[in-house]
Amino acid sequence: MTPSARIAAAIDLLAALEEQCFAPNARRRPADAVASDFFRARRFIGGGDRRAVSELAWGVVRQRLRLDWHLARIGMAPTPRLLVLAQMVLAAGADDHGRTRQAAEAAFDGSRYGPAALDAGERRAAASLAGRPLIDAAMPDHARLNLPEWVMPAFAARFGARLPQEAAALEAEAPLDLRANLLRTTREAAATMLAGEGLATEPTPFSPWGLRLPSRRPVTGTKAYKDGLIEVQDEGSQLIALLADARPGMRVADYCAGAAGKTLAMAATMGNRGRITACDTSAPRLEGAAKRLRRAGVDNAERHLLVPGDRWAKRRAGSFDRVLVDAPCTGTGTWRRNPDARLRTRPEDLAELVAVQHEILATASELVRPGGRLVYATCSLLLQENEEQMERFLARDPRFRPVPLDGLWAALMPGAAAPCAGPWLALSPGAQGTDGFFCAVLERAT
Ligand SMILES: C[S@@+](CC[C@H](N)C(=O)[O-])C[C@H]1O[C@@H](n2cnc3c(N)ncnc32)[C@H](O)[C@@H]1O
Repeated sequence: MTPSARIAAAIDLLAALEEQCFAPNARRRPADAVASDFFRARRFIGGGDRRAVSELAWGVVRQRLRLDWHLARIGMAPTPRLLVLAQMVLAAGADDHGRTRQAAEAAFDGSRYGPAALDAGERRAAASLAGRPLIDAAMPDHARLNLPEWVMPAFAARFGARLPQEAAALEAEAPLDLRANLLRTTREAAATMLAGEGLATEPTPFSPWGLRLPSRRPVTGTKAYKDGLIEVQDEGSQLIALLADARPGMRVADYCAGAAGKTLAMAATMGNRGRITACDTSAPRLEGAAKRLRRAGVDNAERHLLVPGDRWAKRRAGSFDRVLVDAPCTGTGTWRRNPDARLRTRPEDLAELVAVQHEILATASELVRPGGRLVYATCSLLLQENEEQMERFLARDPRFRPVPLDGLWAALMPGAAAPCAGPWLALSPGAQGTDGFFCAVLERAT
């Protein structure tokens, strides 16, 4: 592909993303699903071109909040063409002396596979943007920090003066964390095997099972992965499974199990003994769980699809030693991995999710036996979904008491420093280098 044809393809991809992910009436599909459909329908785009097109389009998605501000400042609407043009021109910075602007203008050449030539308004826009810094001193805080305006009060409440540091960490590239599957190997043996396959890992700082690669790498083709020795799982997520303290012989419900990420980790702490029921309302997610459970050699887990009017939970009231609620949430803690999510998530989602979490907690908590534990977790950074949700639950159900993190951590990981202070596990990319996670452990007294 010529450079112009790559730009034209990036513009088409951005138009597809706008229509399916970001527009007010969009279905809000994840951007990577849209991109993979886009390339599947254009098999003539080879590997190198595909990478170049993706890089340009994802560059726009990553900087979208700032690009929108720049375009609004000069009175232009954020069309896919202008977004690509602005991204190219602004990314060049002030020392470029207009060279990138000229190259960008030349690339919009109206050639057969290239984008149509710039019109007069677009040329004026390029001229106004050239030489300006992408992060402009005149920007409001939210655009400077690359955060949607609606999360600013909630992020400020959570992070206070550390907000800029956390916002920067949410923009940085995430490492790739793996979990050694203790049903099949040890962390050391998994690391040795991966090293033999050309992947040098470091042990994660807090999880005793974690191995870290500095950036995203294709691991699913490795023998270690295919043989079920490792799973891809953020360290924060591993810590939630650790704090659940599921032991051999216990009855455990993973109430929002999805594709069984935490079921797999808990099956390992249980040494495959006892029983885990992985529940979810999504059939495709539970379907995905089956293959992972087989690969990992888990044979103490069953799956249950929750359907409207389900009596499964009622019939099993008070019968589980551990109930994990890994609740649906805004996913604000995962924004460094999913840069499109900060554009797709809307303020009304938060209110809706807080209500859903409340409902799920009411149902799932009934499953816990007296003396058993309810473990509530999210991958959100927002107090409303985390600390405040817990305060509300505890005020409503006096049978439950928090199990403070420090004591729990000391019992599970003697001598190891706890990842954070306070009664709950509250992780963030800026503080612990994990995705943002929250985990509360509550014990049922009676
Ligand atoms: C954060 S994800 C779970 C991730 C999973 N535990 C893991 O570690 O891979 C939340 C899950 O909750 C499920 N869910 C949504 N509403 C639910 C409900 N009312 N009851 C149970 N699960 C629900 C979603 O389908 C989704 O799979």
